[in-house]
Amino acid sequence: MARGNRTRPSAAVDSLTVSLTLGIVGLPNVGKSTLFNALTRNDVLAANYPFATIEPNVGVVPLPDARLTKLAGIFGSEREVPAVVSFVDIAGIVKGASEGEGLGNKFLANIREANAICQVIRVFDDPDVVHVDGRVDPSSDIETINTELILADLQTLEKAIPRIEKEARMQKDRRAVLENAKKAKDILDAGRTLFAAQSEVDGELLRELSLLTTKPFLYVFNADEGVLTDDARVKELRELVAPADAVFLDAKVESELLELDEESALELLESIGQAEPGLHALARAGFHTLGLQTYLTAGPKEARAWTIPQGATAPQAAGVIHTDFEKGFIKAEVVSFDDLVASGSKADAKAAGKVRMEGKDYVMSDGDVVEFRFNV
Ligand SMILES: Nc1ncnc2c1ncn2[C@@H]1O[C@H](COP(=O)(O)OP(=O)(O)OP(=O)(O)O)[C@@H](O)[C@H]1O
Ligand SMILES: [Mg+2]
Repeated sequence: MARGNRTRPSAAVDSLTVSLTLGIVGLPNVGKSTLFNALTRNDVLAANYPFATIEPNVGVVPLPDARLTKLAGIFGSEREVPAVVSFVDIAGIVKGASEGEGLGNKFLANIREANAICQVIRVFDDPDVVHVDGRVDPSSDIETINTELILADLQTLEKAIPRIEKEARMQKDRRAVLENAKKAKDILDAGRTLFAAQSEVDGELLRELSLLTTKPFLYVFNADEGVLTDDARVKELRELVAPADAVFLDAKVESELLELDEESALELLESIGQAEPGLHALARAGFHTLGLQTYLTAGPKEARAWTIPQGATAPQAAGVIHTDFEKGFIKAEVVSFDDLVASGSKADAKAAGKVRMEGKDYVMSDGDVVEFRFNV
């Protein structure tokens, strides 16, 4: 695995428009800012007292992708441009946040803007770091956060339902919205998140309410060596949050890695039972949780990964490069990354019949290496 995020993202990365964001949430003092600092190497205030974070901060992190190095080799590309994932560091949440406790309202507004929720859970053991509830208990911490988000959504629905009821009397098309809003309320009343119950409600119809618990969840267990080397414990925590993605890392070690050269960094990781930086796993999981995938382009200038939603068609994928590519789309010349590497060059892949011409209905696969044909 290329250690892509050991160098500062290039100017090209900074100029990319990043539209989807994961909001980092968790109880106070669980290591959110420590993790965020490691992600961005920004000097966001990380301090051992609750509510060190007041303003949310966005960090843009490259998605490690070893395929780019291979492509750059095949095409003689001058540089590699990875896809990126963005994270926002949000202030800590406590019991009662939905009623405006702590920094409750600000917190909820910030989560509302995120596309997915990345919950940091403390499983490291350090008597010097205060736990707001007095003990390390992951399932109770998850419960606390879920409860606050559920209560916030219930408040939203209790305000909205009477209004939608009125509208539904006049407008037929509002009835389905009303029905879904009521169903959502029942699910939340039963203590479940709308994401967990996504097959039971129509998310499209609820979109206008910007409910928090409809967002996908990703869990980061901020652990120490004792946990990271304990396979049974890791498995148990993974099962606790399944089917959501779980990432295990030591946020404090992750921030220390940034000061080390590659060899020492890998040694330090191995000593705590990790095969790669936790941030790499986190970037991948974040990307997956947001429902994103990449396709690849390569030429003498750059080998590049482009971000698209899973299920995007070829013209939509072309539109990520330039809107003209989508408007004037003719076809896409596609070869899978594996076929290209096995052939050794684009010309050899073509000769072997591995390069396909795809039309406007083609649904992109992760790792497609593409050249678009278009009219302007
Ligand atoms: N894996 C870890 N092992 C030991 N200590 C850690 C670990 N991760 C973070 N810490 C320590 O925990 C303390 C709290 O971390 P941090 O400030 O990042 O928390 P936070 O979740 O951002 O808190 P707040 O909600 O107040 O913003 C810091 O002293 C940090 O060094
Ligand atoms: Mg913080």
